[in-house]
Amino acid sequence: MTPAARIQAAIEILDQIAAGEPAEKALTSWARSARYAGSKDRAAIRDHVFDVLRQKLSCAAIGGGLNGRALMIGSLTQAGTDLDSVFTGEGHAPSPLADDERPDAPALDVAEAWDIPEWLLPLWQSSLGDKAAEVAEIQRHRAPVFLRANLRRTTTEEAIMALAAQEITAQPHPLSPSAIEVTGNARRIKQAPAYLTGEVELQDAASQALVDALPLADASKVLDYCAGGGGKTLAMAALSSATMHAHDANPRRMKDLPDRAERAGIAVRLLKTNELKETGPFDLVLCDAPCSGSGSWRRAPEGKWRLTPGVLDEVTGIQAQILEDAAPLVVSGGALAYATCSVLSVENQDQIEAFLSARLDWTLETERSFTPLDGGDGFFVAVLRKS
Ligand SMILES: C[S@@+](CC[C@H](N)C(=O)[O-])C[C@H]1O[C@@H](n2cnc3c(N)ncnc32)[C@H](O)[C@@H]1O
Repeated sequence: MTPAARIQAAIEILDQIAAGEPAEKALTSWARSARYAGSKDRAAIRDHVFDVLRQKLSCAAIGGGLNGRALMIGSLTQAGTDLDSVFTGEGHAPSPLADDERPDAPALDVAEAWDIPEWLLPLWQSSLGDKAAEVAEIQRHRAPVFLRANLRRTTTEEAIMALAAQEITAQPHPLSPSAIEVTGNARRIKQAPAYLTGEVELQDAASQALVDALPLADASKVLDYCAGGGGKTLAMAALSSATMHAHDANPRRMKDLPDRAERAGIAVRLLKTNELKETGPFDLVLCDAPCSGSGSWRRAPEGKWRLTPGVLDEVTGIQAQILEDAAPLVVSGGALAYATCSVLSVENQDQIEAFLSARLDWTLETERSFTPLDGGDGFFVAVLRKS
C-alpha cells in the first residue's frame, strides 16, 4: 500500500470508531476485509489511528470535525505533512481537499491544546499542579516500549545482548533495575528467543518501579488481589521467594497467567474469591485497582474520551470497596499496597486518606507517584502497614 492509501484506510477505520466501534475491533475488522494489506501496512495504519486518538480534540478542532477525514486532516496538519501530497485522489489515496476542508489554523482552547476532556481539566490541574501541561502534552504522543528483564533468569545486560542478536536495540532505563527501553525494531520482540523463553516480558518501566517499591523482602506469602493478566504477579515473583497467589474478581482475566508463569519459571496459585479467606492471611496484599487509566493514555487513548464524571465516580467507589475487602486479608504487621495507573488524586491520595481516616490500626508507610515525565506510564503506589 502507498503511504496515502494507508491514510485512506485509517480514515475509514476512524469513521467506524466515530460510529461507536472500539478501536481494536475496527482495526481487526478492517484487516480481515483487506487481505492485501501486509504487516507493515497494518502497523502503519494502526499508528495513524492511535496518533489521532491521542489528539482527538485538537485534530477535530484543526480538521473541522469528528469524522475520519477531518480528524486525519487535523492530525497530518499537526505533524507538518503537506496535505496536497496525500489528498491526491490517485490510486487509493484520499480524494483531493475541497476548499472548505483546508485548515485555517484555529485558536485552540486549553482542552483542545492539551487534548484533555474539558470537564476533567480542573481535576487534572489540581492533581498535577505545575506538571499539568507537560503531562498532558506527553500523553499526546506515543509511549516508549519497555521490557522487564526476568532477573530470575537473566540480567538486564545479558537480555539487551540477546535482543541485539535479533537486531532489536535496547538500553537500560533508570526507573527500575529490571527495566529495558526498546529503541529499535520493537515489532520483532514477540518472535525473539529472549521473549519466547521468558527472559524478558513486555512491561511498562513505571509498573516495574512500582513493584520495586513493595516490601517484598519481609513477605513469605503474597496475594495479587487484582491480578488481571498477572503482569505484577510475575514481576513480584521475579524479585521474591514468597509463595505467590493471584486473584481477580473476573477470573477469566487471569486465563493466560498459568502459561506466562510457566514461561517465566514461576509458581503462582490462582485463587477464587471464596478461597481467599481460608488461604490467607497474607504478609503482603497488592491491590492494583481498576482505574481511569489516566496514567496510560499514551497506550490506551480511547480511555481518555470514554471517561465521564459518572465513570470516574463508579471507579472510585470500586477502588474504596477493594481496599475495604482486601484489608482483612492482611496479617497483623503485614502490608497492603494500593496502586493505580492513574494520575488523578481522587483515585490515589484521596483514597488512602479516606481509608486511613476510618482505620486507626493502619499507617501509611510509603507513597510514590510516577508521571509519564519519569519515562514510563503514570502510576501511584501507597504501602499501608497494619499494626
Ligand atoms: C488494573 S487491572 C490489573 C492489572 C494487573 N495487575 C497487571 O499488572 O497486569 C485491575 C483488575 O482488577 C480487577 N477487579 C475489578 N474489580 C475487582 C474487585 N472488586 N476485586 C478484585 N479484582 C477486581 C479487574 O478485573 C482487573 O483485572
